[in-house]
This record gives sequence, C-alpha cells and structure tokens, in this order.
Amino acid sequence: MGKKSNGDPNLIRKGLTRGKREELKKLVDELLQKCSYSVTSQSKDLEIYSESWTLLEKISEMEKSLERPPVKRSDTLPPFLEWMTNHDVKMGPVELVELPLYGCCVRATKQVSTDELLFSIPQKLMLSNETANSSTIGHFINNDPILSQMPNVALAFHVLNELYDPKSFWKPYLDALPSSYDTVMYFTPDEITELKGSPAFDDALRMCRNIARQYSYFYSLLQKNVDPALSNLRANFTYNDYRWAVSTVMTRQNLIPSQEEISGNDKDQLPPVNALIPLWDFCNHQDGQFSTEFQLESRRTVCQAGRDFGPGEQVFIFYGTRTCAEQFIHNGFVDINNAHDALTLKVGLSKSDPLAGQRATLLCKLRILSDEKISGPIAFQLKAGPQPVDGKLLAFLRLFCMTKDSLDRWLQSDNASNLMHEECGIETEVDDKSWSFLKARCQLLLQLYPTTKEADLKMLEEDLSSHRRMCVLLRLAEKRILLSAIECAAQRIKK
Ligand SMILES: C[S@@+](CC[C@H](N)C(=O)[O-])C[C@H]1O[C@@H](n2cnc3c(N)ncnc32)[C@H](O)[C@@H]1O
Repeated sequence: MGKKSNGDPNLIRKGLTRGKREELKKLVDELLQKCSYSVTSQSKDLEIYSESWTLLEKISEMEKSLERPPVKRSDTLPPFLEWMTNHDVKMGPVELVELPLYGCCVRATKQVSTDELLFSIPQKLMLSNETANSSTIGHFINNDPILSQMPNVALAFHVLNELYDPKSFWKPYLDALPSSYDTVMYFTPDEITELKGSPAFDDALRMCRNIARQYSYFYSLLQKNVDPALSNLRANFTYNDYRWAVSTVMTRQNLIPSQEEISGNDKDQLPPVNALIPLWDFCNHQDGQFSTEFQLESRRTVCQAGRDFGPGEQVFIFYGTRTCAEQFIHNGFVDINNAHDALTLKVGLSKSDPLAGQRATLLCKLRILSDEKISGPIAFQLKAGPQPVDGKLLAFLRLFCMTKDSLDRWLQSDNASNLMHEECGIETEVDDKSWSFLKARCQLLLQLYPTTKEADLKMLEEDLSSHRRMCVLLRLAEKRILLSAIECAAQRIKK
C-alpha cells in the first residue's frame, strides 16, 4: 500500500497507454476538485453539475474500451433461475419475465391468494455488508474512511468486485441485473433540468455531485494502491460501472438481521445490515403493505403475496412509505398512485421577529422543535389528498401568526397541543392569517416551476423519454399537492 505502481500489468488500469492514463488522471483530479466544492446556491450547484458532466463525458469516452458488451437480459434469466434452484430457493406459483415499462419482474403463473408464499431465499445467496467484510476486499473496506462509514457504498464496492470476477459465486445473479438504471446519474443535463422548480432538483444535483466525487476519490485511491486483492477493481473501475453499482444498491437493497443476531451469539439488538436479495429484488413496487420478512430460524427471506393476484398478473410488493420525490431520487421511478406522497414545505421563524423567542418556546412545548434556537427553516410535509395540512404544520402556522397576547396564553396553557387540532378555540383572525400565509407560500412555490399543471398534462401526451416523463410526473404530483393546499386554505378562509 502507498507504493507507486511499477508497471506490473496486474497493478495498472486495463486498456490505456501510459499517456492516456496520465490524461485520465488529470481529468479525474479535476473532477474531484470540482465536486469537493461546498455548494451555497442552486445556481452554483448547477454550474458544478454542468462542468462535471462535461468532464464525465470525456472520462467515459476514455473508459469506453472497458465497457461491458451488451447482453439480452431475457437470455440471463434461465441461468439465474437454475442457480437459484441449485441453491435451494423455493418458488411459489411465480415466474420471472421482462415487461415493457417495468423491466424484469415477477408474474403469477396461476391464481395467488393473499399471504400465499411467493418465494423464499436462503441467506447464503444474499450479498451483504457482512459478505463484503469477509470477501477478499474486506480489509480495504474496513480501512477506508468512506467505505467503513457508508454501508451502501461498501456494498456497491463489493458488487463491483464480484462483477469483475468471472468466477464469482453471484455471477448468474449479477448477469441478470439491468445494464443501466433510471437514477439521476443516468439523466442528461436536459432531462435533469426538467426538475426546475421542484425541491427534488437540488437533491438530484447533489446526488450526481456526490457520486462523481466518490468515483474520482476511489479511482485515485485504486490507482495508487498496489494491494493484489484490488487488482480487478484497479484494472476495470470506471465511472459507468460505479454509477451502475451505486444504482444497483440504491434501487434494490434491503435490510436483513446481522449474522450475530441470526446465530443468537449476541443478546443485544444489533443494527441490521444492507443486503441485495436475489429474486426478491426483481419485484416491482405497488402501494399496499409489507409482506416480506427475514425468518431467523430458517435464515431465509420469505415473501408472501400482499394481496390476491390473478393468473398472468404481475406480482408487486410494497417497498415502503416513500414520497414520489424519494422514490424518484432513491428508487428510480415515480408511482403516480402513491397514497403516501407529500411535499416538503420549509418555513421558519424570522430572527428579526421580536416574538421569535416565545414562538420557539411554544414550538418546543409542542415538540416541533427540539431546542429553542432559531436556526434555519423547519421542514414540514404537505400531504397529497384532501387533507394536505397535518397537525404539526397547522400548529406552526397558527403560532407563527399569533399576537403577543395569544402567544402568552398558549404558552401558559396545559392544552397547547390542541393547536394541532382544527377546533381549538383559537381566534378566527389568527386562523385566517395562518391560512392566508400558507396560501401565499404555496402560490409562490407554484410560481417557481417554469410550466403549469396543464402544460405538464399536455407534455405527458407526447412521446417523452422515460427520464423526462419521470420528471414531468414528479412535478405534476407536486403541483397537485400545492394546488390542493391552496384550495384547502381558500376554503378555510371563506369559513
Ligand atoms: C427492485 S428493482 C425491481 C426489478 C426491476 N424492475 C428490474 O428490472 O430488475 C426496482 C426498480 O424497478 C422499477 N420499478 C419498481 N416499481 C416500479 C413501479 N411501480 N413503476 C415503475 N417502475 C418500477 C424501477 O426501475 C426501480 O428502480
């Protein structure tokens, strides 16, 4: 470790002359510098994103010779199924198929009833942080400050190392994974700017910057490191593969109990570990309820049907209660029927408000703030559906608009939590001011989008790229929440 590469072909990157390697190193160093900038505004964020994109295009061009040849995904499914059968995966009445818009998925071969077993997968087939630690690169993972602190990044590294090993135990599974994803790292600048106005725009730019920074950090680290255990990674590591591995983990990982807990060696509750669970991760998401559990006794992930499925129907599972923006950023899709959708609304107290201290005390009393410091905005959730404002936001709006007398009264009241309920005996004036404030704030947020809801609906009738469609669906969902909050506020003011 730490020594310079001495020209041994096992210690250097494949497919590049010394001159090209130098050129690539310069680009990667420039990328690392650019992406290490701590960002202060959206315009700076966007500028860094655009410059990084240009650098990544040049880097990807230089790394082209290392690209994996394209494969027909349907051809990879039979060997994957055979591997699973050979390793004791139990399949219920389901099959693996490839469908338009959904990629690969699980389909019922006959009528499936709620709670019926879909499949069960033994732990030995899962790639996890624990298999990463016991792999040939375990010491590297444990000694690196990023890999040792970020389990999802460590798992991505483990996946890549196995991908580069033609003899990997997991090869049939890795071969069957998609060759690319719909995470924001795969969006073009034109596609990503469709998010303008949405709070997800900042998240998307930040995600792209973080992944580019991690790539450049690890690229440099691998090229400097002469550890033979890293030779496959050093020779093959590219930006395209890194975004692929990170996206694989982001969109497919689940948590399983740690080995110690499974073995019953440690009586304390241990944190679960991140894992990729072959087959389970071929199920697409639909709203519903969780129907998967890891059974400690059998050491298996057991997945049951969350509802009835007809013969030939795609079998969905429920990934969890994420908003559309979270699905977009972390899962690479937008479910327009998401009953758990919400929009983050950031509001805060003004330091110049002479009553800010008292308002903060009341916020603490209501457990909306944990301490009385007036620092930065507070994030609330505007919910999708007919009731966009929950109790916490309602209480904030009210106490934000209260006069001194009213504040004093609520601060002394034993029933301050009533502020979270519609009927709480508060002055009509305060309520009207609260709803007017919310209405104005939502109208302002709506104006940040360059398009209207109607224009978005029209766009969806066009033949859009899947990424552009995802952006339009997301901003449409957000606008619907804002419009519903404006409508709700207008109704309350009328009352
Ligand atoms: C865990 S994988 C599911 C299997 C995946 N379809 C495949 O081809 O391997 C999650 C990915 O499936 C897709 N997906 C899952 N649920 C979806 C949904 N409701 N609508 C559209 N795409 C979905 C997204 O691409 C997501 O990143």
